[in-house]
Amino acid sequence: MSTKIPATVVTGFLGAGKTSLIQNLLKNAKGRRIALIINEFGETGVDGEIVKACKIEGCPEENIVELANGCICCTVADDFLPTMQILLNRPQPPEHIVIETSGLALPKPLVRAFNWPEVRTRVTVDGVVAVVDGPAAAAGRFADNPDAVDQQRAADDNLDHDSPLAELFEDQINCADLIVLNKSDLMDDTARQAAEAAINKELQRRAKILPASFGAIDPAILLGIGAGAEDDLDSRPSHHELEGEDHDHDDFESFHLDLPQLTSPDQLLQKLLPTIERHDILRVKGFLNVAGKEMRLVLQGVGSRVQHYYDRAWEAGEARNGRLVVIGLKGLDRDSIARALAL
Ligand SMILES: Nc1nc2c(ncn2[C@@H]2O[C@H](COP(=O)(O)OP(=O)(O)OP(=O)(O)O)[C@@H](O)[C@H]2O)c(=O)[nH]1
Repeated sequence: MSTKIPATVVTGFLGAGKTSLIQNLLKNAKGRRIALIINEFGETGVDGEIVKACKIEGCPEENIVELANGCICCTVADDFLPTMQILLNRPQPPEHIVIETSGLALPKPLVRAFNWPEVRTRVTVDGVVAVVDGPAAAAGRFADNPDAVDQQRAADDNLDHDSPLAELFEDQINCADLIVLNKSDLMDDTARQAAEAAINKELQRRAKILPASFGAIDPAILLGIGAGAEDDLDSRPSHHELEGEDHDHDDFESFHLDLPQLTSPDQLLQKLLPTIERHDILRVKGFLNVAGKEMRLVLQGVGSRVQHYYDRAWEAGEARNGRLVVIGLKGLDRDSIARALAL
């Protein structure tokens, strides 16, 4: 009987709810020793910081490893494999490994990396979980708009692919064993059906679709799928196969903005909401320093939906720097976004 350590790959577009799902998983892991590898797009790590701030029992900070040097699917050899080896060579190796890929990553090259000899003998991919932003799928955010694609192609002869959002969506769900239709709390029956239809239209393999809010899925369902995905790559079609799995991060870009102390969250929100709309910003996230508050403010924006909450007290000696990561399709007008958000 093999005693390979199971690993779960969590994929899904920017802001779909991957970190929320993992937080919920860790909180309900009932003492199971889970190591978490987090990869983010953009040079500033926010997700890892948020999970660490939860101080989840049984998940000490040293079990959370952040890979911030690029998209995990393109840096497997440099980043991911050495990290895995360090985890596996610990005196007490993890009982389960969870990998949160960046919202722009292709899961398949990562799954393929589990066939590397040093990893293959000790770990198996128990399952690939794709988290889908239900309301965004229902609104057709990941569907190709034929007119827009034609216009893009007309404007640039080199562009021979579908919209980058649609391609990622298709690759992510078609690598999955379990698809989490997240943000159910924001969907009525019609929206849920539209989201499921959007998934089924592109899904080319059998995968269970499970609705959830904030990724709250019983760990007994998430873990222990037993897929052995590294042995089953052929049933996981990818757009990027023909391109040697290369994919174009140049379709997206990210930058960060340093922000001074706020008098109140509203001071920023009033400027942020119209700026997100005007520049079609896909994702904003980060930490802010609010005058008179001992706690750090987390700000999370997915499209035009923005949330904020205080997560933990600033620590003694910690610089109370406000910083937001901004992600969008290539061509973001950084200067005018910075000007619009200047305080
Ligand atoms: N209403 C609602 N909000 C959600 C749900 N799941 C996540 N969110 C919110 O959506 C935002 C993004 O959630 P994350 O869990 O950080 O998403 P992510 O996929 O990890 O994001 P990236 O790592 O940036 O790609 C946060 O503000 C969450 O609170 C949900 O089921 N319902």
